[in-house]
Amino acid sequence: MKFRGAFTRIVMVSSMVDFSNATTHPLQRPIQIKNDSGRKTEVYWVDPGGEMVLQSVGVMTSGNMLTLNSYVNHTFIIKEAPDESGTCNAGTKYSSPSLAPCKTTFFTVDDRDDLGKEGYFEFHTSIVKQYDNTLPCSSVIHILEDMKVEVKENSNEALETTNSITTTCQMKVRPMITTSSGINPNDAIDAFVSCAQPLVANEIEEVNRKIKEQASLRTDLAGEWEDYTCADFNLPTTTPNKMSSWNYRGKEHVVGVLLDRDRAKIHYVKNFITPDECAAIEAAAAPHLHDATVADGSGGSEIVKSRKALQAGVRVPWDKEEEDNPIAAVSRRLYTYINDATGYGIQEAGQEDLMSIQYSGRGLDDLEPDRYMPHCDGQCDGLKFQTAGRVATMVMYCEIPLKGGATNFRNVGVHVVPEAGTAAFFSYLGSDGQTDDRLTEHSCCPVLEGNKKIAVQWLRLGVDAENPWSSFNTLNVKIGSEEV
Ligand SMILES: O=C(O)CCC(=O)C(=O)O
Ligand SMILES: [Fe+2]
Repeated sequence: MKFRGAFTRIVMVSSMVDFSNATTHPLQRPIQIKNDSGRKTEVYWVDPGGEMVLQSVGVMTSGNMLTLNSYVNHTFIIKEAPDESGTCNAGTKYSSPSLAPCKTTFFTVDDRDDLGKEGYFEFHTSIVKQYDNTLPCSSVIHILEDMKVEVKENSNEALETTNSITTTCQMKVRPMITTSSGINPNDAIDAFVSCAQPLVANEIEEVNRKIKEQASLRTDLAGEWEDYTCADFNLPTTTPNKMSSWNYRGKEHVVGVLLDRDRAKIHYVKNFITPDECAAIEAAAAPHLHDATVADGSGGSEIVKSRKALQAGVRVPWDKEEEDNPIAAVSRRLYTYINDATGYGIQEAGQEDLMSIQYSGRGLDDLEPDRYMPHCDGQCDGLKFQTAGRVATMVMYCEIPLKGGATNFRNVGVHVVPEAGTAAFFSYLGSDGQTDDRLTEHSCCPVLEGNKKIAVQWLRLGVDAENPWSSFNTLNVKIGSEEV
């Protein structure tokens, strides 16, 4: 048993919580914890580093489900949270609070290859070891009444639900077939369908509700994750789900795939921009640098505290592409990459200028450092895409700061530490025409020491020479149109 003595420190937000769907590490084990205890419970991860530290993963109200990417040997503690009376006793069979202290369950994600299965849990409730079960890792851990723990496999759960629906409807329809009056087979099928449809719809609605709950939990934790990761200057770039390679005009570029959803992709691409291309962009931008702005929510833009940097738009000299103009060369490369990665078929005509952005570090004590707080570059509400909006971004790192300045995607636990020459790519439109639902929301962590210089291209879909981006306001409404 691992726990000895009192836990001395409880800190918010654990570094092991990874909300991406990555499962590449051989010891990684996705787990789901469902709170069926009827009470509020607190979930902690026991950080094994140094002294035993409890990291709060979240508070679960009854019925909540928590999805985590854990690892073999990680231990979680589930604590019953006291009610308003300050005890965990009210309404239970116990007569005195001392007989029913707030219960604690813990389990360790275990791995026993000798048993021929991939991953297992060990369960313990309170101080007494309740289970020493060996269970498959694709299971949902249910916290039951009295803080007992039970595990159900995901696939079994789905089958159980399907069985219950089909059995209910079979029982309803079978008597119609077997009565002497007899109903024709088509009517029997229709009767089965009209029985099953609302039940299936109900199940889907319930699952959607759970997904929404998950998303809100994720967003609640995301802010803390951003603070934590931005403050850790030693945190490396998130390990990609998959490594890949992109060949452009005979040169191979290493690509790390950090998120790969139909509606939301995040990649890094190594050796994407050359020092000469960076220098050309910076020189073109230098005379025009001004305070950066953001969309003001009513169609215009404004200077705000959440974005502190200098920027200047740089027109891409497409007419000099044949002459190997460095700005045109890197632009052609980035348009090609984005189209290869997404299939959007974006054209250069009517697009925004390339943007040179420069953040300056003024020391660790700076209370208002240059940064860009979490935001989406385009539409990221999960709704139907509004034509002419931004759909992808290429951030190319030219100069990297000494401390701070990582690009952080707080809702998916993705952290990109700038490296000179590397590019971070992300896209936020699905093949179904729906936009990403905040998975590509990102920030530039405070830049505290050194300078960060980047070139950013925001790419739009639905613009062309006749309808350039500037003919739409920041709400993507065509200027002068009747639409509001
Ligand atoms: O500075 C960064 O890393 C990100 C910049 C960014 O998000 C933007 O300019 O839209
Ligand atoms: Fe951005």
